Amino acid sequence: MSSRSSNSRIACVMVGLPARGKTYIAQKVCRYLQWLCVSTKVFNVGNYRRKLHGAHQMHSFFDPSNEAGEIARKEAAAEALKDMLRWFEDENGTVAIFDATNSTRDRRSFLLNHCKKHDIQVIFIESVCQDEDLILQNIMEVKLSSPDYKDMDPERAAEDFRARISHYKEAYETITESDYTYIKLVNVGSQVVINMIQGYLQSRIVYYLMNLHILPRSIFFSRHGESIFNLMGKIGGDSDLSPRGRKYANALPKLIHEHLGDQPLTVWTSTMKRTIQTAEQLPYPKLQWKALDELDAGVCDGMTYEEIEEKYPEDYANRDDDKFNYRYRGGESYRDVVLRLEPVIMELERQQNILIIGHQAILRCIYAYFHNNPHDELPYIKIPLHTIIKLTPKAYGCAEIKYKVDIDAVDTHRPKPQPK
Ligand SMILES: O=c1[nH]cnc2c1c(-c1ccc(Cl)cc1)cn2-c1ccccc1
Ligand SMILES: O=P(O)(O)OC[C@H]1O[C@](O)(CO)[C@@H](O)[C@@H]1O
Repeated sequence: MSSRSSNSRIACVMVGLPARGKTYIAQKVCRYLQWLCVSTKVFNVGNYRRKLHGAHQMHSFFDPSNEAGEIARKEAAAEALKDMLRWFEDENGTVAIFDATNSTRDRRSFLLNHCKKHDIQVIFIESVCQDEDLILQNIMEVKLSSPDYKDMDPERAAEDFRARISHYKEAYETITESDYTYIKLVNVGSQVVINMIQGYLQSRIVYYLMNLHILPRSIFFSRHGESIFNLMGKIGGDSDLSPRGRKYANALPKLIHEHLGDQPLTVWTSTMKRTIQTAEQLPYPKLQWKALDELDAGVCDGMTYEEIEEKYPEDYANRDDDKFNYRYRGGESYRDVVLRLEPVIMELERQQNILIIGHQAILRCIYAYFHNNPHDELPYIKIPLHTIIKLTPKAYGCAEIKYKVDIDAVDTHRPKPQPK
């Protein structure tokens, strides 16, 4: 996905009452696009309001008849808009996400015209939700832990937040502007209305949103068991498991069952022997993905790092200068791997409990999608052998458990060399 296709700049303008998941959507789209090397940034007007006028504003601050509140809120939005335009210019940004309620036609028309003047495409993303339980879940999970309600009695805080919502409800106008580019997500995308979507990037954002769900689920990662090539310090190849690697494969079913109980699970492997052998005894449906095969080391496949340093000294040195973009001769870079993993990430968002038996470079890339690791750190993330990582997506992040299995294995991690 080229980061600046035909020099287009896009503002995703969120629309929706409070507690409809606008920030959740904004942060996920931002994380997805950043992972795909598209420069993206969220501008959350609530944060600007807190910065300018403090947190702990009670619901009256949001009452449309409250003059001072209206002025203060308009000021915060103007500040956020100014920073957004400056970011496009100074940071060469591609996709900005303007996270606010933007709940009236006037507001949306003002934003659209303002962006048009600066040659910025606008796609409105509206979240409509009639599911009271989901709204309450949002309030309990997110709003009560927000700075606005810090140290407040949860009951009173929830009551105040509902009063805040009702102030917005009075003036709320759902998107019906037929000449606007928008996607309307009703009840977490159980119904989706799209209108005048333009271009590649907008289509990818729409497709991503249509694949999201918020059902509870866990994602497990493990590398294959130790392989013969790991023991020999050789990279790539398609070798079998070592005796210790087979021991790990034997231990895996019990370990996974301990975490998962009788919940359903699907196991994804690459098409390489070491991951297939590791998954063999797992009593779950399995799927092999070519896209999950290890980073292709090209001419260096099957070599040790010492042999590479011997035979291709300049390549060896260059790789650590910019490990994310370095591409092996006749092989791949981490950037190449991220782009070929996009369909795996898309399917991962659609699924529920999944265990991926993967490879070191592959799991670094997938891990970085969930934890939003910067690209320069990504190729050095520690994903040791004989370790199970369990990720459970939460409102705005991921809970993680790392479980080191007591079966020895070589350490294949190579830290970034200290600058000389
Ligand atoms: O439509 C909602 N209504 C109330 N809450 C919501 C949503 C969504 C949501 C909406 C659209 C899509 Cl494509 C995905 C998620 C997420 N959330 C959320 C719930 C709890 C915590 C953080 C966020
Ligand atoms: O990018 P790094 O640190 O060389 O790690 C990727 C390497 O890890 C391995 O999976 C195991 O060493 C190799 O097959 C692969 O080339």
